[in-house]
Amino acid sequence: RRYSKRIPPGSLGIPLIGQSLGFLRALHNNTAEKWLEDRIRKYGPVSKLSILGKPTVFIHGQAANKFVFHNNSSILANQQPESFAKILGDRNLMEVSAPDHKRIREALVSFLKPESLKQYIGKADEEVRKHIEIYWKGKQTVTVLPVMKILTFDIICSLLFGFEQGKQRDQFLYSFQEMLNGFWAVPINLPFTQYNRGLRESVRAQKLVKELVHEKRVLLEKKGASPRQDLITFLVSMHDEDGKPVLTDKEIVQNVVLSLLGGYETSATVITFIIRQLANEPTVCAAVLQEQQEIAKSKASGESLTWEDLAKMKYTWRVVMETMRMFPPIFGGFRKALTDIEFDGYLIPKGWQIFWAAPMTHMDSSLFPEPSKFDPNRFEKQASVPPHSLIPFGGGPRMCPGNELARIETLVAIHYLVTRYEWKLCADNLFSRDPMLKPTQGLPIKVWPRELA
Ligand code: HEM
Repeated sequence: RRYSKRIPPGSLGIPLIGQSLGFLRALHNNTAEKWLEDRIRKYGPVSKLSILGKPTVFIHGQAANKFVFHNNSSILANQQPESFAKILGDRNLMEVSAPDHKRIREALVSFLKPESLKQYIGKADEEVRKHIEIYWKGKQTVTVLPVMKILTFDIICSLLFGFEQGKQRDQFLYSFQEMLNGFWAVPINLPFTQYNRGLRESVRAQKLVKELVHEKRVLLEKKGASPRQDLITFLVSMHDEDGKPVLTDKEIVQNVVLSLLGGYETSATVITFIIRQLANEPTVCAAVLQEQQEIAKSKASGESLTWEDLAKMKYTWRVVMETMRMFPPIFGGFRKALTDIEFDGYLIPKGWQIFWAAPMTHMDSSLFPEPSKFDPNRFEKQASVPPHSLIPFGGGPRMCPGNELARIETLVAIHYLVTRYEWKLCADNLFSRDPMLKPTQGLPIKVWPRELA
């Protein structure tokens, strides 16, 4: 091959800073796709740059996604910003590699897989209804993103943590939010910095979860709880053939906190953007409403949604997929080359980062015709989704294990909102990435109860 063993073209920019600032600015201004397209025009499909202080190769397209998500874990490792391990700890799934990754992940997935999660739909249903009573009922305006974050926090606390509402949980929410702020802060650990506060609050948050783990263990031993009560109890109850716990307490604590981190803003963002799209697309909204009203009609008053009801929400699910195609909450991520690797005729040197970006295939017109058109029907035929092209949850052995929980939360929330309320946007329609996708003003809407025909 002509380019065999050549490092990709591009520039590593200013030492340490590299192109991080330009890229972060583009994310913030919602022009990151254009920023990457300009690179492709300048350097071709594979190029080098420097992000977060590390030499990086940017690759995109179906073959690139396959390469990133389905490669051997002895060649490609996951790569997070350094603050991730510092704040969350080094035993969380994002940090560990095989065989620990496989062991911890299998434990989480035995709880998060569809066959297991279907018994928790009633709990999610209860949380959504409680949420609507408090944050929607009688209101004329609602700012959607912040209230959806409360909803996804409550659902995860209930299903995964078994954490009852109260003072302890409020303290946990505060610590968790400071921890989140710490992730995105400049990682300088000096007193009074946001990063320092993030580190400090992470210790408090983990301490609270550790106490919860002890409480659950005591309850289990007294036979006062079923192992399936919540994810923590489930993980505490897991033992291998020799009777040894499958996960250490530290692994349980770090991975339930990671699950909250992975599922909190992401799912809230998806529900928020669906609400935005339903306001912008009256025909789509009418079709969702029709499907959801059919289901509502078959239920007695106060009866919870079931697994079978969710299976009937076929059109609504396409709306969710189309929303995640056009507005993936996570723009992209990184892997690290553990050895010299060749991709598309170029050398990716050992130790370099590899950067993948979801919109580069989501908005590719050869994969999704008229990519800027919001068209849920493109997913009517499953076969029409080209492989390795729709990656809001990533793919392969590190694909998001929370995707089924996200599906349940989203469908249940949309069911109750659309059948009970109508809304219109009351401020600009803009959004940005910081780096998580968000409407610039949190999406304030005017709401009123839906008059049923
Ligand atoms: C719509 C909502 C969600 C989106 C868009 C999303 C997206 C993602 C993405 C892109 C990854 C990284 C994949 C990679 O690097 O290859 C990921 C990983 C992960 N997500 Fe989600 N996620 C969502 C909801 C959730 C929920 C509800 C949970 C709670 C259980 C969760 C837990 C995780 C965990 C634990 C990982 C790490 C997996 C691993 O490294 O093996 N996510 N998610």
